[in-house]
Amino acid sequence: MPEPRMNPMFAVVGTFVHSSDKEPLITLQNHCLGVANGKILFLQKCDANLQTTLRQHNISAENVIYLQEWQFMVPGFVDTHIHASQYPNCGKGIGEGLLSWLQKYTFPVEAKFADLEFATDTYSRVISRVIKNGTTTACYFATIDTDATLRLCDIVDNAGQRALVGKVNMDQNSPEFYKEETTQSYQNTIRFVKEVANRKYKLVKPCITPRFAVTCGMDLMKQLGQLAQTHHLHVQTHICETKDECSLVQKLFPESTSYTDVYEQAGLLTRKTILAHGIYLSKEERKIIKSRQSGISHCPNSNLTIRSGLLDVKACFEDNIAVGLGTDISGGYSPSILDAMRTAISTSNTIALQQGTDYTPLDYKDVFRMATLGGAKVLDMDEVIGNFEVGKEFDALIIDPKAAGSVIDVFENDTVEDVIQKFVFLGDDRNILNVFVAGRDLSEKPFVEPLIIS
Ligand SMILES: O=c1[nH]c(=O)c2nc[nH]c2[nH]1
Ligand SMILES: [Zn+2]
Repeated sequence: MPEPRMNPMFAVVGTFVHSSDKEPLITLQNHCLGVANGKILFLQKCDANLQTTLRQHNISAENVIYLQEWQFMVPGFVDTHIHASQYPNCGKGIGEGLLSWLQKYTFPVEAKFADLEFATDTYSRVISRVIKNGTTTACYFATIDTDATLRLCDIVDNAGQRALVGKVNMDQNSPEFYKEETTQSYQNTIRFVKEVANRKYKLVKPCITPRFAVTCGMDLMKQLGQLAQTHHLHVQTHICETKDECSLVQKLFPESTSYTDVYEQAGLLTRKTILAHGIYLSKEERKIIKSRQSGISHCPNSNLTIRSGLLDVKACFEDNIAVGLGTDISGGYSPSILDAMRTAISTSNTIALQQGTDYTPLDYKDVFRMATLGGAKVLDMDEVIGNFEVGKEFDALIIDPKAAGSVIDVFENDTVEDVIQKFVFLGDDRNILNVFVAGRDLSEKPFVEPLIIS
C-alpha cells in the first residue's frame, strides 16, 4: 500500500476543525481535503461531486485517508516563543523572579551551547519533543553562539518543521562568560543571516533576536533594526514581562518615553516583529504596537511559573493586536501548546475573577484560534498557514481522542464540539497521531493500518 506521506497528492476524508477571522471554531464533518505538493487543493463536502473532484486531480482511491469515528484534523500548532536552548532546564530551576532566574539558571545553560556536541544533542531532543506535541511552526531563540544556532537550523530543517530561528544578541548587563562585544554581535548576526540564506532551507528562516532592552545597547539595537528592515527579516524580543524589568529599562533608557519607545527608536517594530509577554504595556504602548502591526506572544505558563503577571489578552484584542501562544521554555515548563491553551484560559479566568461580571474571559474556541491562525498572524505567516483555506500549505494534525493511553473518555451523547473541547482541556501528545508540515508527515508513528482504505 503506498504511503500518502510519500505521495505528492492525497486526500483526507473526515472531520476538519479550524478557525477564520470571523469564527474561532469551524467544524466541518464529512468533508474531504485534497493536498497537492504540500498545498491545500480543495476542501469540500463528501457528496456526489467528490468522485469527480478526486478524478480531476488524479487522486486515486489508495491515496485517500479515511479518518475513523471521533478522529479529526486541526491545523498544526504555532509556538510563537520558545527558547530551544533552555530545554535542559525545562521543569526545573523554578521559583525565582525573571532577572535572578536569568542569572542563576538561564545564562549558564545557554553558555554551554558553545560546545557543538551539546548543542546537537539538546537541539535534536527539543525539536523531536515539540513536533510530537503538534508544533508544526515554531519561533525559536537559540543562543549567542552563531555556529550552534546554525546547527539548530540544520536540525529543524532535517526534521521538516517550519521555523524562525534567532541567534541571540546581548552586549550589556550580561555575565562575562555569556556576552558579546557590540561589533562582534552585529557581525555574527550578519554571518548568521547570510549562512541561512546560503543553506537554502525550504521552511527555516532567520529571525533577528535582540534578547531584550536590558541586555542590548541602543547602538546594537539600531543596527539590528536597520538590518531587519533592509532585508525584510523577522524580529523577536521580550517586552514588559515583569515590573522589575520595566523599571530597569526605564533607568537604562531615560531618554525613551516607554519600553515600547525603546524598540520604536531602534526601528525594531514592524509587522514581522514578535514581542513576547507584554504584560505591563500601557494603552499608549499598545497603540504604537498596533500602528506597527507587530504581534504579541502570550506565554501564560511562563508568566505564572516565574510569577511575572497576567496578560490581559482581551484588552490586546480590543486594541486590534494579534496575539498568539508561546510555551516560552524554560520560563514555561511545558513544551505543549495544548498546555498553553488551557493556561491562557486559567489566566483569563483569573482576570475575570479579579475584574467582576463585565469581563468575558477567553474560552476554548478563542485559545484554539490563538494556537493556530492567531499564531500564524503574529509570525506574519497567515497567508501561508494557520487554517485549512485552499491554497495554504497543509500543516495539520490528526487527532484521535481514543488513542492508546488517552485520558479522554468519549461518551455516547458527546457532540463533536464536546470532544474538541475535551481535547483542548485533556489532550496530550498521545492524541496527536500524525503531524504534517507542507504535506509531509513528520510523525515517527506509522499510519494506523485501518486509517487508509485502498
Ligand atoms: O521568559 C524569559 N526568558 C528569557 O530567556 C528572557 N530573556 C530576557 N527576558 C526573558 N524572559
Ligand atoms: Zn522568552
